[in-house]
Amino acid sequence: MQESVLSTENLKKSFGGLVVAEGIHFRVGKNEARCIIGPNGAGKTTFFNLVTGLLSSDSGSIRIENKDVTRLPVNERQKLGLVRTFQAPRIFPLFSVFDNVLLALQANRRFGSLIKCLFPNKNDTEEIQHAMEQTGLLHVSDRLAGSLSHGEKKRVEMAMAIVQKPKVLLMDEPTAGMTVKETQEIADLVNQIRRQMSVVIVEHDMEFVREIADVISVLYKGNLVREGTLHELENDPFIQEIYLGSVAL
Ligand SMILES: Nc1ncnc2c1ncn2[C@@H]1O[C@H](COP(=O)(O)OP(=O)(O)OP(=O)(O)O)[C@@H](O)[C@H]1O
Repeated sequence: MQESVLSTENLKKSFGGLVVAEGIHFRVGKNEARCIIGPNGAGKTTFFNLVTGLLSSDSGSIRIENKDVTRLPVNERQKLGLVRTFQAPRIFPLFSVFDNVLLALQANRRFGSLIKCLFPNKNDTEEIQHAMEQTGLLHVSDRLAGSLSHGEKKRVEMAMAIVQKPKVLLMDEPTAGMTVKETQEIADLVNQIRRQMSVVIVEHDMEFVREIADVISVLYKGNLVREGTLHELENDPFIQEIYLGSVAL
């Protein structure tokens, strides 16, 4: 079996009496594009929060490749290659697009970062330009990030993630609030960047999921209830039932 880039074993979390992760076993392989779906409140964002370290788990373990990161803080996991984007893009609105990506590039460096932020070297500048080119942002490089459209802001956040060269990029509802055209652009981008990294995406838009996912994991009431292709899940009566009255597959 192919080595996992990211895996969890028996991951558990409760908020008081509410169980939001009930022993989740999850693994993602190299260069895989995985989607996580599930009805509202299933525990998808909580799972991301546990994996990235924003929340601590009650029990179970999380590994990046062979390293156990269960007790490591967010920034240490980030240094090991786990990078995340959020439902609402987290960018610096009063900085230019270039400077946003520059700050992200420096995020995992310790020494001399401030100086490098003020005076990026040729190598850094090329990496930033490459990330902006991949995300279609070169033409707005000098614009304030806060002045861009929602779809462009989302791509700034993706450029900030890509420039960190993650092993795994976790994206929480990347197409929320986007037009059909913007959604297609993000799907194309994901299909491009997965050659460089694994991608795990929480998503409700099934057309988007259809375009990018190799395998889909279904969360329901804190349980990982199914894993399979969209075709397999579409024809699964249990999945149809849990989505009834919620989101149609
Ligand atoms: N910090 C918290 N304290 C208490 N309950 C919480 C907390 N965070 C989430 N929950 C609850 O945990 C459950 C799972 O929430 P979560 O946001 O992970 O679901 P989700 O699958 O991402 O939903 P959606 O698709 O609506 O974003 C929900 O019932 C939510 O209200």
